[in-house]
Amino acid sequence: ETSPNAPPCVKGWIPWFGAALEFGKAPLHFIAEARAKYGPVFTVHAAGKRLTFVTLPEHFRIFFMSKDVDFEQAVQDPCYQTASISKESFFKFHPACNSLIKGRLTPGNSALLADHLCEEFNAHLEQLGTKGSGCLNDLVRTVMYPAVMSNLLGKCNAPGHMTAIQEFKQKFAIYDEGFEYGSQLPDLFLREWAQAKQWLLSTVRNMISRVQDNECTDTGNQTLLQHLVTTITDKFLPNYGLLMLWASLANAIPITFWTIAFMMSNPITYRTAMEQIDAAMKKQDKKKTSLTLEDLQQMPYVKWCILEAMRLRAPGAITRKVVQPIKLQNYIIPSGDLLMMSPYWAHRNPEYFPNPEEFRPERWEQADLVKNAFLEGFVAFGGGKYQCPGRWYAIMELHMFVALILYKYEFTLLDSLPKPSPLHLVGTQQPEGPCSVEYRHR
Ligand code: HEM
Repeated sequence: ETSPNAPPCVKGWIPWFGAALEFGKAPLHFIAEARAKYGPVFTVHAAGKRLTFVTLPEHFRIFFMSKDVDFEQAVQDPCYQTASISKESFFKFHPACNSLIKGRLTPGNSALLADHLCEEFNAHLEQLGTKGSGCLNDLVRTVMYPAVMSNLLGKCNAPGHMTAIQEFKQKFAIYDEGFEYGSQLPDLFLREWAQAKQWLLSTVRNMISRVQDNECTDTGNQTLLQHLVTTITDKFLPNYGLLMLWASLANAIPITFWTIAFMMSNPITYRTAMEQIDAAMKKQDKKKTSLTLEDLQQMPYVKWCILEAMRLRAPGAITRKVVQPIKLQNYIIPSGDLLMMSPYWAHRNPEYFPNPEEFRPERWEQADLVKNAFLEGFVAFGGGKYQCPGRWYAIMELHMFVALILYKYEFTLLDSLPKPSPLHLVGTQQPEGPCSVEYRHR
């Protein structure tokens, strides 16, 4: 009983259940194929939900700005499925939680975190030794997880020694890998995932106890976690902490991997970046390197590389709930539909990004990054009121990390650049295959 004004409806594709693979269509590729077949607006009917995809740039404004679509209504159920936050608690505390993160991670406040983050990166990078080899993705995680956790949650809340780091990496990988399925299915179908989630929840619970018992007085400023503790006053505090932790690591760390992998597989890019890094750093010590925001300002090319990696590996899909019927082209999209848009595919529109598949950092020369403006058509952080509140921190963090690791270590790529995995729509892509590197202190 579809109405005559409804967009074309695609059936038989079940996203998030892996069943799409039986048709030889991974979810990420499915979007582009369905668009080619059904036009720029189409609805996927699956698992009792209606997902209406919008693919035209003129519809993105409606997606981000219209008062007839809602972010909280769209993500409430996934937050319940992935972090067990009750519906009532979610609508009560989400607004405050969003303003808190937005307020703590403005460009100015993110800058205050830079010195401490640089120390943490140094300390964890030195653990790699003077030379070695390994999987680049794993090296990045080993250094970044504990450093970023220390920076945002407090030093006492970051995994300290190698076995703790390994355990955290393993649990987080399982939780992250299953996040999309977990957001759709009850826990009992996903035992290993549910166990990783419980492990992470109890880890966050312990962190909160340490904060409440004032055991985290190492840094002068209040951490993001300390602010969260004073904001959420119900029993779901650890659950919000888990989601915040996931959001702060799940996208930024794969993008760091891709940035370095893209740079190393483009010799001219690598050389250009190294010249800029060496010029800015002069002859600073390579073991205890202090990299300031002023130094980073001397390395715009490195930032372009990061933004270009974000463009090419942007989240597969983001979502809003239609709360009042909206008109798109000649279609009426009924309330209750989940409206979906794909930053990953939006970034492959040649009208905004000529030769979209090419990694070309120079295209960012056009963007006024000093004024914190991105290129037109760039939506890796979403948009509107619920645009990623961590974006300024993310850019600072990645800029710092990439500049530092390349200044300290020389890398050789042992594998060719892996493809992005097309299996997930939530978040940025993981590499599909291995990517080993050799490194040595410069
Ligand atoms: C490359 C790195 C990152 C990317 C690509 C990214 C992307 C996104 C996107 C697309 C959204 C949804 C926006 C929308 O629907 O319009 C989002 C939300 C969010 N991001 Fe990020 N993000 C990144 C890093 C971070 C970091 C480092 C943090 C925290 C320190 C963070 C915290 C959050 C939070 C808390 C939300 C949910 C906001 C809410 O519930 O109101 N993100 N991010």
